Amino acid sequence: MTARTVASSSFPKPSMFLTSDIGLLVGAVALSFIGFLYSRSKLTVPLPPGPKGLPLIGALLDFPTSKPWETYTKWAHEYGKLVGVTLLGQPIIVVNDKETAFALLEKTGSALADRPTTVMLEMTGWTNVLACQLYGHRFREYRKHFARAIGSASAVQRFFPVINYRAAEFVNSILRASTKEDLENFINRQVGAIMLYTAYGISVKGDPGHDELMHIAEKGPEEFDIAANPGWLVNYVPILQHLPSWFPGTHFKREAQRSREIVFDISDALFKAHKIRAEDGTPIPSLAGDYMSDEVDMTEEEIFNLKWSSGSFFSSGVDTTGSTLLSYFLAMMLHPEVQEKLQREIDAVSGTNRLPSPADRPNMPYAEAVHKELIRWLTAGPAGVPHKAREDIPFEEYVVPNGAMVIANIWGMLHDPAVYKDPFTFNPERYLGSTPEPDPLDVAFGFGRRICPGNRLADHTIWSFITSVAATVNVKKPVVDGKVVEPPVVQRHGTVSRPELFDYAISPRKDLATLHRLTQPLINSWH
Ligand code: HEM
Repeated sequence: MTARTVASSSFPKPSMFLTSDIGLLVGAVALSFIGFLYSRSKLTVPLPPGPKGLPLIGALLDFPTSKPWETYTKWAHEYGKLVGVTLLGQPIIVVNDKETAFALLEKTGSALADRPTTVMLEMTGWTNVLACQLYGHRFREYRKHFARAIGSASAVQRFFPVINYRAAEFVNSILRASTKEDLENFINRQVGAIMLYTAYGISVKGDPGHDELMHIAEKGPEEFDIAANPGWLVNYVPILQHLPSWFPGTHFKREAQRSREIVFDISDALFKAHKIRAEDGTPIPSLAGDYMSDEVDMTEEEIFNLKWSSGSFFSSGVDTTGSTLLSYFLAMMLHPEVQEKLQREIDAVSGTNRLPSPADRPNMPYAEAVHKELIRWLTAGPAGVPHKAREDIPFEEYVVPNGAMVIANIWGMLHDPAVYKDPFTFNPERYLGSTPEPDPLDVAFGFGRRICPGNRLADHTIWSFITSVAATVNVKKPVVDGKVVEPPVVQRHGTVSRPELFDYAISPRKDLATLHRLTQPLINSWH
C-alpha cells in the first residue's frame, strides 16, 4: 500500500482548501456545482443505504476527516454490511464484512480493479507507482514484476538472508533508542533497507541512517504526503490545472512542479544505482535485478515500467510493515505474559545459542499467533486503499455505479465482536485451540486484483523481526520517578495507520555480550 494517504479516503472540509484566492474559490465552486448536477443526472440506480446528507454536497458534513474506519463501523451498525453515500456527486460504497468484500471485490474480477486518483497525484507523478496506477496494461506489467520478485514463497526465500541480517542489526540498534521517535526511525530504516535491496539490489551496509541512497528514498513519503493532501482545490475542479502559472491562486502548479522534479529524481537515482551494480558485474536478485540481462533489448516503455514498479516498494512497504512492528513493542509492554510465553517457545525451538531462523517457523505456533494478532490488533491498513468501479456492477438488490469508489473497512472486519471476542484486547490465544478465530491475514492485505503484492515479504519480515527481538531483548513499560508510565493505545490517522508514539524501556534479556554473540554471526555473514 502506498504510504500515508492514497487518493482521498478522508475528505476535505471547505476550510481545508489549499488556496487563498477567494475569486478562484467562488468560480471553482460554481464549476463543481455544474459538475455535480451533471453527475447526479447520471446516477439513476439505488445505492445501498447510508447517510443521506444534503442536496448538492451529499454526505460531506457526515464524512469523517479523521480515522474514517471508526465512522464506517458506526454506519455498519446503523445501515448494514454495505453502506452507500454520495459526496459532492461522487458515489462511495463502504464494505463492512469479509464475505461481502470477497463477493464484491474478488469475484467481480477487473470490474472493480481501478483506483480513484486525484489531479495533484497525477501532476506530481505519483500515479506512476503501483498503488495509484489506473487499471490497464501498465498496471498488469507492474503486477507481473512484483509477482516475479516477491509473489511466491520461493521468490521471497531469496531475501531471507537480507531480512535476517536486518533483524539482527535492528536488535543491536534498539538498545541505542532513547526517545519515542528513535524506535520508529530505527524500524523505518531497517525495513527501508530491505525495500531498497528487494526492489533494486541496493545493499545498505551497517546503520542505514548513514546511507546516502536511504536519505534519497526517505524523501518520497514526505512528498507523497503533500501530493495526497485532500485539500487541493484542483482535485475537485480539474479545469484549474489548465490555468497559466501566473494566474492568481495557482500556487498548486508551482508546488506540483517542484514535487514532481523531486519524485522523478528519487526514482532515477535509485534505478541508476541498480544499473551501476550491474555494470560492476555483481547482479543481485531484486525486482529490477531480475530483468538486468533483458534490459538492453527493452523498449522505453518497458524500462519505464521496471523503474516505477521497483519504485513502488519503498513507498508502499515501509510504513505498513513498520506500523505492525511498532505495535509489537506496545503489545509486549501491555502483555508481559505474552512476551514470556513467546520467549519460552523460542528458547525451546531455536535454543539459546542462535537467533530463530525460518526453518524453526513451523514449530512455533505461538509466534505465529502473535504475528496474526499484531496484524489484526492495530490494523496497519484500516480502510485499505479505495478501489474504483470500471462499469455498473449489479450486486444483490443494488448497483455499484461505474466510477463509484469502493472502500473495504478492514479495521471494522477485524474488530467485529461477532468474529473476534473482545476485539480490542491483544490476545494471541484466540488463534490457538480447537476453535480458532479467523486468520486476519485473509483480509488485512486487501482484496481482488489489487490485493497487496508485498504480503509475503511483509509476512517474513515481521516474523523474523519479532522473533529476533523476543529472543534477545525485553520490552517493558518505563518507570519514571518511581512510577510506571502507561503507554497510550491509540491509532494515528492515515491510510497507513501507526500506533501513537510511546515511551518504552528496552534491555538485553541476558547481557550485552550474549546479545552480540547471538546477532554477530548473521551480521558477519552479510556481504
Ligand atoms: C503489514 C504489512 C502490510 C499491510 C498490512 C499491507 C496492506 C495493504 C493493503 C490493505 C493494500 C490495499 C489492497 C487493496 O486495494 O485491496 C495494499 C496494497 C499494496 N501494497 Fe501492501 N501491505 C503491507 C506491506 C507491503 C509491502 C512490504 C509492500 C512492498 C513490497 C507492499 C506493497 C503494496 C503495493 C504496491 C500495493 C498496491 C497494489 C495495487 O494497487 O495493485 N505492501 N497493501
